[in-house]
Amino acid sequence: MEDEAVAKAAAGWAELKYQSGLGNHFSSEALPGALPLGQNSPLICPYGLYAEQISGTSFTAPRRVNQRSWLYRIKPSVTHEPFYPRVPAHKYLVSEFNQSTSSVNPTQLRWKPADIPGSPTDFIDGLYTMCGAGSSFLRYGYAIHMYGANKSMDGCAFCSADGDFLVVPQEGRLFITTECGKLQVSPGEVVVIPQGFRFSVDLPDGPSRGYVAEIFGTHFQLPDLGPIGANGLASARDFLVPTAWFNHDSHPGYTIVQKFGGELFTARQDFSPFNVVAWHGNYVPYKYDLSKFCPFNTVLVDHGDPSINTVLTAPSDKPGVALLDFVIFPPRWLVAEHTFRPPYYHRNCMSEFMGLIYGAYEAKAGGFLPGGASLHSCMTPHGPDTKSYEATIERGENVEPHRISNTMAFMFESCLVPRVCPWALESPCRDPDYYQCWIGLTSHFSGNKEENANGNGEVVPSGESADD
Ligand SMILES: O=C(O)Cc1cc(O)ccc1O
Ligand SMILES: [Fe+2]
Repeated sequence: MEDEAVAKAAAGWAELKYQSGLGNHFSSEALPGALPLGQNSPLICPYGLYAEQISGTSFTAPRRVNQRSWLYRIKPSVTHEPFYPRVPAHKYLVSEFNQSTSSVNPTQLRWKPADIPGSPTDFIDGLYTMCGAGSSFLRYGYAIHMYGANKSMDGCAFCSADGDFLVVPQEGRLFITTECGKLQVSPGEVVVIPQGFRFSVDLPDGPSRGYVAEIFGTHFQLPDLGPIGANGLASARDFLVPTAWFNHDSHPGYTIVQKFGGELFTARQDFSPFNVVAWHGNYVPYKYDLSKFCPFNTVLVDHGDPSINTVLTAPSDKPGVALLDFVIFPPRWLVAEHTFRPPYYHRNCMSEFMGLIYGAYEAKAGGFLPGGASLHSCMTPHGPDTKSYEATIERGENVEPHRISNTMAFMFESCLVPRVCPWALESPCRDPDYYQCWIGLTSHFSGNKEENANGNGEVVPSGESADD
């Protein structure tokens, strides 16, 4: 993109201020005194604003999980023409996973990064569902989408009535205007836009690509830390929430695009929905910089389970079982002794969708690229590819502490078994040879317990490396 165009797109975005925290009650006003004091719904609000509540939980949800915010706006959201199905319909969004929308597949699946579309495509048109489980109608489940876009949304705002969007940009910044204010999100950061919030995505860098986990019927929270103690992993104060920002201009023909049951509906109105002058509450969009994550790890032997790197979790009704965990594999030191340090081979009763934001992933020497994806469903075996395995064995026993650097992979892990959308299975980006990355793993078995074969197939006495 031209420098001038970048500057224009970035205009008004330079000096963003954020509030900090996760789960707090925030308040923000763009004009002094715009927030009513002592009550939520005065007969006449300051500045003649309308009071409007947005709830993220049932009114009667227990207080510790109850989420809602009060928005004080120039005109209420209801001031719009009827919703009609959007024309043309969006063909690649799913919010109910059943035999008519998707299929199950126990094969290890992997996709190369998709090209960003050549024709003008905004964030809404660029979204496509890869897989998911459950149903937005039954308020239980999730959808995993990816997006590729090259154009800012213009004169329209998007909103999902189905679920919360956790957006993981992989390429290109997202300048997101929400009803609570603006958020600037770079690759390496993630943003959560809760169910129902209207937002508009500007692309200051042009091409943009990334991943979205949408969760139905629940919200993300920080994981419990158990024996880790009171500190570590993602810290509440590193989550950033916008400050109130509003647009007062009338806008002939502003379009609200609402995702509802996986279908898109549009409604016209004569003003921007970003007309909230002040707000308060705990139901808010927020962003988080993954480089702030404080990883914990094994310091003597063995490879810890990836749950140690959970950034956010969306709980199911069963304690300790996630509807969807967002887990990262950030730069960190590996120090374990006489240990196979990369991820172990495994079959998991949970299902794992992975993406790569930058760098290389520790379990894959090739084929898993930034912007690509993989899916290992419930009980589908997977683990390091042959090259990674052999390189690790070849390094042998006496390895120094090693820093994994310049990498950020992530996983959406769920207790619900994903069904895969047909276009994801048929995509030209799908790597039909993925299974080959493990086929070269050879037997190192020796009938003699005192002898082990090393990565070169040479037989060496147990406890020694081939170099000794
Ligand atoms: O499969 C994967 O690569 C993700 C993963 C990483 C890890 O360190 C341990 C288990 C696991 O599923
Ligand atoms: Fe795994």
